[in-house]
Amino acid sequence: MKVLGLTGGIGSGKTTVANFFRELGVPVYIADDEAKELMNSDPGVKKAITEIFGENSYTSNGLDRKYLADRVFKSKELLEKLNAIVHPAVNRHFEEWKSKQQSAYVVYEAAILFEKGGSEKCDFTLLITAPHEVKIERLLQRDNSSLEEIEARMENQWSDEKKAALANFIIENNDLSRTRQEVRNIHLIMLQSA
Ligand SMILES: CC(C)(COP(=O)(O)OP(=O)(O)OC[C@H]1O[C@@H](n2cnc3c(N)ncnc32)[C@H](O)[C@@H]1O)[C@@H](O)C(=O)NCCC(=O)NCCS
Ligand SMILES: Nc1ncnc2c1ncn2[C@@H]1O[C@H](COP(=O)(O)OP(=O)(O)OP(=O)(O)O)[C@@H](O)[C@H]1O
Repeated sequence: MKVLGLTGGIGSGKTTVANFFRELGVPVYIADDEAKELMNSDPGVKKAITEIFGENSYTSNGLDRKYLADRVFKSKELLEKLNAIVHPAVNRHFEEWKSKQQSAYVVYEAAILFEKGGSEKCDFTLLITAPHEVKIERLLQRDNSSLEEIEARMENQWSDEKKAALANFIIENNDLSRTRQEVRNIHLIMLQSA
């Protein structure tokens, strides 16, 4: 079974594109979401997070994402520590999930695919791009995040130019109907390659 890695900077439109693949019946694994699920459910992951980031990492409602985000996106060292706990757990979980799928290919969506070696598990990669100001505008509309918080995350991600040099496919996500059509074209290529 082939794996199509789907990535893009914060606010580029990855989740929107992932949903277009879902509409075509392709199984989609969203690494950001599964990571958060594992941070709430995997005892080894929870223990490691509490040891490094303290008891305040969890409230009675589970992982305190704001508390963790405030720490890791201001310190490369702490972000590396969190990545080192979470990424191996996500990799194991993805392999288990993939073995249960029945389709020509699956989509693996991750914000930091090239940065952290996630592209090694992919046969093809798709990069979603949008101009810097457009991404910021979309995020300010979607979230409660401040400009400062958004830029702190962007600083921990590679530029589109650096990622574009490595990607097999690139979608400039401006007009949504065009993006949907480009997803259909890539879907056909993936089916042919399977
Ligand atoms: C710090 C956490 C709890 C904050 O959660 P929150 O709900 O606010 O953000 P979410 O995970 O949905 O990510 C939103 C965006 O932030 C950026 N981002 C998230 N993790 C990272 C990271 N490790 N490096 C750079 N950017 C990141 C991405 O653009 C992502 O799309 C969370 O981001 C996290 O645990 N990150 C570290 C683990 C990780 O790498 N997860 C992602 C895939 S495995
Ligand atoms: N082509 C587009 N035109 C207008 N709005 C869009 C377009 N694509 C996505 N959006 C909107 O922009 C916002 C960001 O898109 P989306 O959530 O898909 O990005 P993302 O890359 O998954 O973000 P994150 O990195 O934060 O997870 C959403 O509110 C989405 O509805």
